[in-house]
Amino acid sequence: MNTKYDVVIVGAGFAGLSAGLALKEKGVKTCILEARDRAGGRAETKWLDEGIQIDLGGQWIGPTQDRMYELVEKYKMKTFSTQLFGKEQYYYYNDLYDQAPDEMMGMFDVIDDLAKKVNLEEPQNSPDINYQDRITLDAWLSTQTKDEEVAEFLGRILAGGLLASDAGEVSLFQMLYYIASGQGTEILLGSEGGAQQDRIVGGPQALANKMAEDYGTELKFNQVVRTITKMDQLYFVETENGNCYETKFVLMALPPSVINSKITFVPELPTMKKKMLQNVLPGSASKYHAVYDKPFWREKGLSGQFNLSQGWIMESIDNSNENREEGIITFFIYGIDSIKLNELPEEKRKQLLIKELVRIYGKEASEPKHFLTQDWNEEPFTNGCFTGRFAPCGFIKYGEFIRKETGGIHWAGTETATVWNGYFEGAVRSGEREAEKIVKKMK
Ligand SMILES: Cc1cc2nc3c(=O)[nH]c(=O)nc-3n(C[C@H](O)[C@H](O)[C@H](O)COP(=O)(O)OP(=O)(O)OC[C@H]3O[C@@H](n4cnc5c(N)ncnc54)[C@H](O)[C@@H]3O)c2cc1C
Repeated sequence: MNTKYDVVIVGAGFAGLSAGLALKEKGVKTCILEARDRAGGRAETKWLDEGIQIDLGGQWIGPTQDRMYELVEKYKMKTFSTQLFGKEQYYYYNDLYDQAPDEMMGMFDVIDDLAKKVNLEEPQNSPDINYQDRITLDAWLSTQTKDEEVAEFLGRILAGGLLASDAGEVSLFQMLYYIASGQGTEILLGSEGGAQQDRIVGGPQALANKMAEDYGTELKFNQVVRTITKMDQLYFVETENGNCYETKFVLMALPPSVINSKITFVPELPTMKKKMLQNVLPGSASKYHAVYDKPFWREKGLSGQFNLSQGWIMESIDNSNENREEGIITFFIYGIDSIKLNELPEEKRKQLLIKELVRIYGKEASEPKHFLTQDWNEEPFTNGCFTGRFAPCGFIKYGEFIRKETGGIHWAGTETATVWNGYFEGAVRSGEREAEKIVKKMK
């Protein structure tokens, strides 16, 4: 077995695969070590017996996520639009509305204006970081409105819907950074013209499989990296099953919290890098899919898209496959609610959630023919989702260390992205960014 490389890449998610392909194109000798028996990481697609595509992890792509669309085209794959035909609805003040509260719409503008001042490349040098990274989103929202329900709802939509966290555990700055990186709240939260516009036929898992195939046999599965040791100018990457790979560079393409909790560095990483990794905490999202014989909500003129200010479910969407009779409602629970819910027995959890679906969609929602989820908190090689976010003050203290290499160790992964941070697009760009840096160093 060949065990000497120029670059060993850890992780075959979109970041690792993109890095591997970019380096291969430049003739650099690489391998990718992947802990799971599949590529794709946080992208995982399940097929139901009837041939229905269910994306358990990430699924949507949208305008300005150019590298993702280019990859879809490169591998001759196709996208289909999110299946939304009727009105979007909002549930607040214990009632249903066709739009968000007026006050909330005004607050989106305020937030977008603040986000425009964020320095994505050097967040620590953003003008108002000293205030914004010390105050939680929750506390800041309560300074902006007297209406507690509006503050809570907005916190759920932003901290929940975007970072799968509670508004009390993220700083205002973290929220603004994410919003700036994803081109503003309208694009981030939108379907048509926004981040939820398109899905990939076959799922992002199929795209990852094509990238893996293209990369070739140096992608090694079931290789759980445990230790990275530096000796002289070389690195030795050791796996749980006793393999050891020698390399000049290591490209880390996995979530910071997984690196922090599962991989040992010898000698230890410099303090600031180590602390930075300790301070990027994973979000918690539960993504559920309820499959029905038909999309009954469309007959009522509804799109199936709901945002709710109270209850377990924060948002739901028509996630039906294109050109199929079945209707699929996909819904999300975020932050502490996601963790608490996962503590309940499966049957109890299902009962609670179906009760909420009935409240939102009516009694037709009571008997889905499939009801499924995946607990990403319990996935040892992911540790939570959608992405990692800094604890308050994290950007002030460690912002400059996010992408900074440690000798020959380079850091990719969506959490390191400046554009579309937290998304597939950010992952791809991060892998290509670090590949380019390594190629420059090798010249
Ligand atoms: C439920 C959910 C919904 C989401 N929705 C969207 C969406 O609609 N659109 C979007 O753009 N993004 C979405 N995301 C986020 C998106 O999936 C991620 O941003 C992206 O997949 C991250 O890619 P990555 O390569 O940085 O990391 P990962 O995909 O996490 O890849 C890291 C890889 O490293 C491997 N690994 C971990 N530990 C080790 C180890 N010790 N040794 C070797 N290998 C290891 C893992 O198995 C994994 O394959 C969602 C994520 C989830 C979970």
